[in-house]
Amino acid sequence: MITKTTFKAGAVQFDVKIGNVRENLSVALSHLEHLADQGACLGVCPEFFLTGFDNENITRLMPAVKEGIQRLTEFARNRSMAVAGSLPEQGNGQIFNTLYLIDADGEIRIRYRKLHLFPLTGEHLYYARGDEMVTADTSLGRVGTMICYDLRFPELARRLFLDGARLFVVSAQWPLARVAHWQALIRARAIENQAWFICCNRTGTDPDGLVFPGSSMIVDPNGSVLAQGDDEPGIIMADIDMDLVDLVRQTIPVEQDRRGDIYG
Ligand SMILES: O=C(O)CCC(=O)C(=O)O
Repeated sequence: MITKTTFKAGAVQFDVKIGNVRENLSVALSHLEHLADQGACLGVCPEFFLTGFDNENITRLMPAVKEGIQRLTEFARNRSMAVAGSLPEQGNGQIFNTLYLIDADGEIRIRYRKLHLFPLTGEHLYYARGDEMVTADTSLGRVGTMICYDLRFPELARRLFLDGARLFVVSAQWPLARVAHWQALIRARAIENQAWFICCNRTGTDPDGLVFPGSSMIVDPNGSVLAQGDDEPGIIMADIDMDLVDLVRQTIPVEQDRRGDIYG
């Protein structure tokens, strides 16, 4: 596998329609096509972007989700572009909230099951939580993954950093009410871990009246925001230079200076 050091990456934000896998897939693919036409090598989609949190019906939607993954895999291979985002995943008789990263050769390189389920929306009542952190080597370098509420746990991002993550992919349905937290947490995680963050959040309103701000973000290892979405469906994109990770880490040697002997 050839690893790129400079490439374009983006996020595709849209209003996820609850339970309508066919429509969500079609919208996601049209935005991903748009990104691919502009030369992107990575497109990140929101959390549960094919189903929404259709909790009561999620099991019934699983065959359509499986077909959706197949279509996304074909897309990734045909357009030589990695695609990521979270989807429901069935395993051991349970459903997980799983972030998939399908690499540009169509191989699924990451399946990360969300570690922290969000109690405020009752996520834990319907889904099982994962029990593994995930980093993986991809065509875009070593990637670490997080889903939505995970952003509030700096310990997770730090473990991914210590496991070599240089680019973080984050998929979310983060509500408007706490958009300031979303923006601050992403920048903080990028600064403290000196890594690229490509973060996608949905737009629109769900049937419970929760409003989502979009505001997908691409943040560099210095914490500079290179691209940020508004609250409309669409794409954001930025030029990624992975050498900036080394430069920032050499300038301020956080990994070397951290006191793991004191705080683990
Ligand atoms: O942490 C938050 O404020 C939002 C988290 C969330 O909505 C989720 O994880 O689904």
